[in-house]
Amino acid sequence: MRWHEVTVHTTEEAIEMITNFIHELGAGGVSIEESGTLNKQRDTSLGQWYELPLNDIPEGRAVIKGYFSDTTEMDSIMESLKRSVEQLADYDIDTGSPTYELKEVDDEDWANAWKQYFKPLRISERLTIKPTWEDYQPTPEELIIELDPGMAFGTGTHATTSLCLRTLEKVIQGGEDVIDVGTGSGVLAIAASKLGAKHVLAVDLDPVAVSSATENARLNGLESNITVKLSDLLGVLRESEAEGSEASLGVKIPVQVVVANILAEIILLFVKDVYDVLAPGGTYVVSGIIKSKQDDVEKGLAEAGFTVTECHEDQDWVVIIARKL
Ligand SMILES: C[S@@+](CC[C@H](N)C(=O)[O-])C[C@H]1O[C@@H](n2cnc3c(N)ncnc32)[C@H](O)[C@@H]1O
Repeated sequence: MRWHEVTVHTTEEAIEMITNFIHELGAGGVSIEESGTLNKQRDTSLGQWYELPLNDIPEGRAVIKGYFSDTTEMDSIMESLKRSVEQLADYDIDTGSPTYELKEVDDEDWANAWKQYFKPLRISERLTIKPTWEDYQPTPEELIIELDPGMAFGTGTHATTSLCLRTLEKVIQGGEDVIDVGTGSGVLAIAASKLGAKHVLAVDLDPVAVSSATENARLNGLESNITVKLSDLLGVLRESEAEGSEASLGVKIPVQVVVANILAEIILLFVKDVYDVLAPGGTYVVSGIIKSKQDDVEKGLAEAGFTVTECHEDQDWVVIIARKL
């Protein structure tokens, strides 16, 4: 099958928003490539480090590709996309004078092209992400996350994902029930489980993410430790309570840890729901927050009753650790 490939050359800062736009316009898949230079400044405040594969994308820049079926009328798609990207300036998101390309490609080209950049990635002292198709010899202390993200978000290379992974490594002590909101490829749910969580409920609004996370949980032999559900934020909790089917969630409410790597605007929509679902003493690990939105999210967390205990940054992105005291 032939596809229309739309390429946007932009900044790392704009990745999440532009990816969302492309999905909303009906793309069958999106691929993201960020700068992979090894001399990037990294936040080491969590006392850890990680490695990135190399590519030739300049520091701070990113290349986003969206794929639309060959029956799509592309003029209006390109127009809407450009309009939405222009409007990001209103939200202080720097898109770096984006440029656009449109061409036709074969199915096989785009389904596999991104794989050359996805290599085993040591995220922290203990967590390493390994693409399923790569060979890797771990050291005895490493926990390996086998991953084939397909078209779902979450290879671990994005700053927000790695910030969450490094934070989970500190937060998970063993035996917790955990909810991962916006699980994408399931990378955070799998990490939580490998770090010792008792059970993880992983939810996502996107059916592609739900099947990717389900498959990745299986690849890691964690299908009985991770329950993946299609859900708009924590909606599945309300539905299961109404139906009396809470047991199907796998976790016992209230839980000890919630992790969410979603845009700040979405995080603010369900802060109170997270507070209600956490046990006293529970921890909320929240990322997907661009630095300019950090104050808004901290304010929302405080209003819901949380105490912010730590914040860490990487490339303009922030992870916040909040506790329900
Ligand atoms: C930035 S990705 C994070 C993926 C993965 N957790 C990671 O850390 O790499 C955000 C995910 O949130 C999902 N999402 C966005 N809005 C959502 C909503 N209202 N309810 C559930 N999931 C949502 C998206 O489909 C996407 O998979």
